[in-house]
Amino acid sequence: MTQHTLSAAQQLDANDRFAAYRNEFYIPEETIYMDGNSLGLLSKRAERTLYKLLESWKTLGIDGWTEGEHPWFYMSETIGEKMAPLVGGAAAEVIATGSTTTNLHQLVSTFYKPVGNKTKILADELNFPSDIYALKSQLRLKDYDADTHLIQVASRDGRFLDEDMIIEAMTEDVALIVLPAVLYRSGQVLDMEKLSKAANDRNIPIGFDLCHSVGSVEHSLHDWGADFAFWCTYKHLNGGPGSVGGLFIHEKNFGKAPGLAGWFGSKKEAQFDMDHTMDPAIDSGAYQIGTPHVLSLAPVIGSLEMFEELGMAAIRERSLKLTGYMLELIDQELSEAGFTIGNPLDETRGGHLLLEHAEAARICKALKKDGVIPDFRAPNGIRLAPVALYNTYEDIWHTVQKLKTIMNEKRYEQFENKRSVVA
Ligand SMILES: Cc1ncc(COP(=O)(O)O)c(C=O)c1O
Ligand SMILES: Nc1ccccc1C(=O)C[C@H](N)C(=O)O
Repeated sequence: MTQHTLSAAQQLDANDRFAAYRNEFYIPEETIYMDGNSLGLLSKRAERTLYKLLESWKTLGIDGWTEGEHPWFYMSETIGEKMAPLVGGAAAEVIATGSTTTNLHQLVSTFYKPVGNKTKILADELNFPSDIYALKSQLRLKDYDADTHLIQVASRDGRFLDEDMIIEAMTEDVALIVLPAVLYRSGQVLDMEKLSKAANDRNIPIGFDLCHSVGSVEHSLHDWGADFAFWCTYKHLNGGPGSVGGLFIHEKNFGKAPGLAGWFGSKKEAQFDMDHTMDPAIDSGAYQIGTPHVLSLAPVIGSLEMFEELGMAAIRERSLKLTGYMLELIDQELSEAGFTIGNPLDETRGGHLLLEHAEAARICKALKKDGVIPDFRAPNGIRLAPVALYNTYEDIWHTVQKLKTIMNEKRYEQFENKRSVVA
């Protein structure tokens, strides 16, 4: 393997068309931001569209619903259309609405139809806790015991899932399958195509949580035959803290009545008829509930422009190059430091890496003190995300050098090995 150097990293950055995009972002001062997998950074375009929407409220009042450059009444649909290529859906299959967890509740309410012995929900033991809480509460709503009715496929090593084991668990008593697209700790990308096909063959509805994959890896949800998916826009899509999420409903499911109904799920032209019999939209729009959170949608418009310009294929290609480079550098510089690589080494890795270490919580604190922003995930994980849109090879070089110094000098020992509040 070639020996990596700082000047070679700078050379790689100088020849990169993504360099112009880094300048579109506000990078916190004197910081190397490696946490875009948890909260993406603000871009100038996202800021501009947020101000534009504030201005429309200021100048148009109620007429902002139907006038101005981005009429509020249609924003969920127009943003859904822009997000559709990121998940491999048709425009009508994608809507910007809700949040990850509320969308999951909506989708389970819609797709979970236990009958006879077919009553179980299939999930996994590595998914993000909020999804598991939501699934268990949905089971309880139907008076099922969550301990016996939520099947969580085991991981052999606590890091990865085996698609064949998941498929084996798709038995006759399973009424619904909900899985992550990219695991939030290890960053493993699941083979959604294989899983969707297996679920379709067994007539079990299947949906994916795309929180860690949307804007980072490519998807072909429609062609794969996934029934539904849901995601947030505040990680790789850089929509801002609490920005509005998204959901995908496969065209084959159009016309399915929303489990949780509300007037914004109506056909646009019927909504203001104020009839007490709902006339739901035929497509993904039906799964909206109430009034869109216009100001939390606004930054997403500007942010998505960059994804449209660059295209997901190029973004994924660069992301793989950045994480590949980081893995080589970790191998070159940190082989004595006692880290275990917790992410897949091959191209089933997503947009972030996971370094495991018994002192992970305080190594993160030491990194932060040195201006590098990672995040800690209990019990022993350091997540590092070199993001295609705004991180550089030089960022990665300095991150690894700082980590090397922290480990060599045991600088983490000045901190308590306990997590902070959120990271
Ligand atoms: C995989 C995954 N699912 C669900 C959530 C919860 O999302 P929210 O809090 O926006 O509902 C998160 C992150 O917060 C996540 O990473
Ligand atoms: N929504 C948040 C609010 C506060 C702090 C973090 C989050 C995250 O999104 C964490 C992320 N889901 C994770 O994979 O750890």
